[in-house]
Amino acid sequence: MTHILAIDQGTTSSRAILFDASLRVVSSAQHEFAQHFPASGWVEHDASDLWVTVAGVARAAVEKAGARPQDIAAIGITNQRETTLLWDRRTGQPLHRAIVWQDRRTAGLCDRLRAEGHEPMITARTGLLLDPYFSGSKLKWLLDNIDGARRRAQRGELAFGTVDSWLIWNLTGGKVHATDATNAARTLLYNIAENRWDADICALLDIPMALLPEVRDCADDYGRTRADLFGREIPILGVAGDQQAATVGQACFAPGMAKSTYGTGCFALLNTGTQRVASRNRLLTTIAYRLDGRTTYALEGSIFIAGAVVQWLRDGLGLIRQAAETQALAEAADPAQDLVLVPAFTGLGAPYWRPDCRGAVFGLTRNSGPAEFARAALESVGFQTRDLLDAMRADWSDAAGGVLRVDGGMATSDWTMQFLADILGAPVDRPRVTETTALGAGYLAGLQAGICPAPEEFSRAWALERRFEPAMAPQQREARHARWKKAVQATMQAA
Ligand SMILES: Nc1ncnc2c1ncn2[C@@H]1O[C@H](COP(=O)(O)OP(=O)(O)O)[C@@H](O)[C@H]1O
Ligand SMILES: O=P(O)(O)OC[C@H](O)CO
Repeated sequence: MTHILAIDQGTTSSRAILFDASLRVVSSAQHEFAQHFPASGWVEHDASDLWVTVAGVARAAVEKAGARPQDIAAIGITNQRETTLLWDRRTGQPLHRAIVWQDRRTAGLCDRLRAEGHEPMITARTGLLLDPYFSGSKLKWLLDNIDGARRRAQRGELAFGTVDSWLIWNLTGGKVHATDATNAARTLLYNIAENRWDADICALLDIPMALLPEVRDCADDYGRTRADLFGREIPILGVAGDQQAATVGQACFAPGMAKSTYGTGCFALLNTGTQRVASRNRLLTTIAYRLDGRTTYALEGSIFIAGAVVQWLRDGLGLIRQAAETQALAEAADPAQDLVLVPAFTGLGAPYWRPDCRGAVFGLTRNSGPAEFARAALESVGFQTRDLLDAMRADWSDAAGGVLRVDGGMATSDWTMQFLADILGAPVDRPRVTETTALGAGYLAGLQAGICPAPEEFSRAWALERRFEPAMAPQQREARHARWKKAVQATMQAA
């Protein structure tokens, strides 16, 4: 019983990583699946794709390592958050495709609820904003639009879940309908102060509470897998949303510690300890993790486009063939030009929350070419992070200018990480283990299984690969940031 299997169900792919008892990677497997865009601003995943790819990569990772089922002590699950599923409790059949976190179809509903004055109450209880990003309005849409769904939900025939719950349900053969506190905290239906589903918000959205999963700690007993999946029943002992799992994997356990993950989007979380800091700057208040019934909170800044801007250079403009080519282009860019790219392709996330905005480029000249575009794209990720960290510092004085721990695919870009340190005016630390999301899920499961050490000792094992120190002159930093802010203002005005 020396291994831990971490399942990371992400927005574009499902991954599984097998760790040994010291949390070293033994093997991994990954599988991409289809994205469905049935209408402008709509994004869906096939519920069965999510489950089938997870089952496939989990088995593949175990087989690759030549591990025996009895070697695996526990499974940890981490997942894309907010994505919303609804299924039949008797047959396990989904009633609709999963509505993905990026989906904007409920923008009108959110506007209406805001106009009716409900946002302050919802924010005070959930820490979130009335934005289509979260699960609540998506679940209401499903109940409003699938014939007979609300009536069946009232009779207790249906189950709602975020992706973790859907996977737990399938792994356990329909025996367990549960979620963890971090995933619950992203639904818009969960009271993060009192740690319970909020009956008033459910009534407001006309959501029958019989739909909701049981909420457990991040390191907890989530039942056992069906024996036929791995040849033995394996206990599921850890669950957390992917950004919270990365916070754990980065060992950001002390108040004031922050991490930022650069995948398709960027999500920065600042540990605020037992304090539930209410943001005055439109950040989210969320649960970082819940262990032994004790909740640790975080401030979160969510940006929808980070690595996706590099994908756009590749797939939209055809300027590069591979993401890593942006480094050489950015280095070759003309220092005399100052192109600013605001990548509001799907609107702006924190701290602006403008789903109606679209992207813009400022400062084009006849000499602007691929190099300047690439540099502006990489810089946009730094500027957006600076906005988040400025908001965090303004919200909470204990956040003052500490180190930022980074991870995710785009954190491998040295140029981007150096610019990030420059524009933040603070050090940026990249760890040796960049699979922090899976590591966090694996650690939570290992903690519950009794094979991983307490957080303090786990923190000591965190190892630095490279620190990026700020090198830009303060005057230049502020001038460049001021120009970015002007570009964002102009982009919002144009919407
Ligand atoms: N060397 C690089 N330079 C810039 N961007 C990169 C680099 N490598 C990967 N990326 C970007 O990182 C993202 C992939 O990161 P990943 O953590 O796998 O994302 P996700 O989990 O959201 O799919 C892609 O959007 C890609 O464009
Ligand atoms: O799957 P990722 O890595 O793009 O993360 C998605 C986030 O959890 C959305 O809130």
